[in-house]
Amino acid sequence: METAIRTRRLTKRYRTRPALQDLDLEVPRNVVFGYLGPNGAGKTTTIRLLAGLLRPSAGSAEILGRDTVRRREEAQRHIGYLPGDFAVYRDLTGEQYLRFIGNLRGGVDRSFVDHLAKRLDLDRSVRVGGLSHGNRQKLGIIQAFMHRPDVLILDEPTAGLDPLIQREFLGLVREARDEGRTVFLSSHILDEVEAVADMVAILRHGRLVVVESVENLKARAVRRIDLVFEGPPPVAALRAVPAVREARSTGHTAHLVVEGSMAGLLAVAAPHGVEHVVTHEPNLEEIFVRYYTTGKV
Ligand SMILES: Nc1ncnc2c1ncn2[C@@H]1O[C@H](COP(=O)(O)OP(=O)(O)OP(=O)(O)O)[C@@H](O)[C@H]1O
Repeated sequence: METAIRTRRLTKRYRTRPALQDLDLEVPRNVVFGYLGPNGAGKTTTIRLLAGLLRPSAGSAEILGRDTVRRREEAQRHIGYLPGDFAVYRDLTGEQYLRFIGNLRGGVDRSFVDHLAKRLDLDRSVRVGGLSHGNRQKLGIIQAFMHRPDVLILDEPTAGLDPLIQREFLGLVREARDEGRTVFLSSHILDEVEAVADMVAILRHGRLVVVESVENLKARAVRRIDLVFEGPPPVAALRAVPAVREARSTGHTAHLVVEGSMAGLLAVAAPHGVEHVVTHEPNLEEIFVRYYTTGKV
C-alpha cells in the first residue's frame, strides 16, 4: 500500500517546550484520517509541519515520499491545505481571490470551482471582508480542494459551518477519498470523525496515544444494551460477566453497559429467558474521553 503521509520521530519544540514529540505516523493513500486531541495537544503544530510551514526541531515528514523540508515545494504541490486560522485579503471578492490562487497554481478547472461553491452555497461576489466567519471558511475549503490535490490537509475544517454545510463538506471529503485522494483532518467533533474517517489518531500532550481503524475502535467501544427478560433480570449474574461494566434493572429489563464482545453476556443471559434485546449504537465518545484524559484504554 502506498503511503501518503509519513513522519519519523517528528518533533517540534518552541524554545525548549515540546509541542510535538517523536511522532511516527503512516497514513496510507486513499483514506480519510481523523486527527484528534484536546486543546493544545499539538494538532496544528503537526499540520503546519506537514504543510512545510514549520521546520521540525528533529525528525522528518514526507508527503508522497517528498521530504517537507528538503523537497518542500514538490511536497507542497501535492497538497491542498486549509489552515486553522484561514485569512485572506479582505478587499478581494471571493471570486477574485479564487482566481488569484488558481492562477498561482497554474490554472484550475473552473467548472469544479463552480461546483464546489454551489455545493457549499457560497456567494463569491461578496468581498472577503464582508463575509461571515463560516462563509470565509467555505472559501478556505474551496481553495484547498479546487486543484484536486492528492493529499488534503485540513485543520478543523468544519469550524463555523452550519450543520447542513457540514454535511455537504463531509460529502466532499468522501468523494475526494473515493477518487483516490487522502484526507488528513483535525477535529474536535467526534460525530463527524466517526461519520467520515477510516482511521483515527489521538494525540495528547504532543504524543501519539493511539492510531486505529474506526472499525476496531468501535469494536472496542462501549455499547448500551437493554435485555428484556421473562421474569426479573439476573442482575448479579450479569454483573459478573467480564465485559459488563454496569448493570441495573427496571421491571423485567436489565440496562447494561458492555465493552467488547457480547458473546459471554449472551451465554449467561439466554438461560434466564431473554424476550427482547435492544442494542444502542456503540459510543465512541466514552472511549475517546478516556484516551483524552488518561492516555490509556
Ligand atoms: N508559536 C508558538 N510559540 C510557542 N508555543 C506554541 C506556539 N504554537 C503552539 N505552541 C504551543 O504548542 C502546544 C501545541 O499547540 P497546537 O496549536 O499545535 O495544539 P492544538 O492541538 O492544535 O490545539 P487546539 O485544539 O487548541 O487548536 C501548545 O502548548 C501551544 O501553546
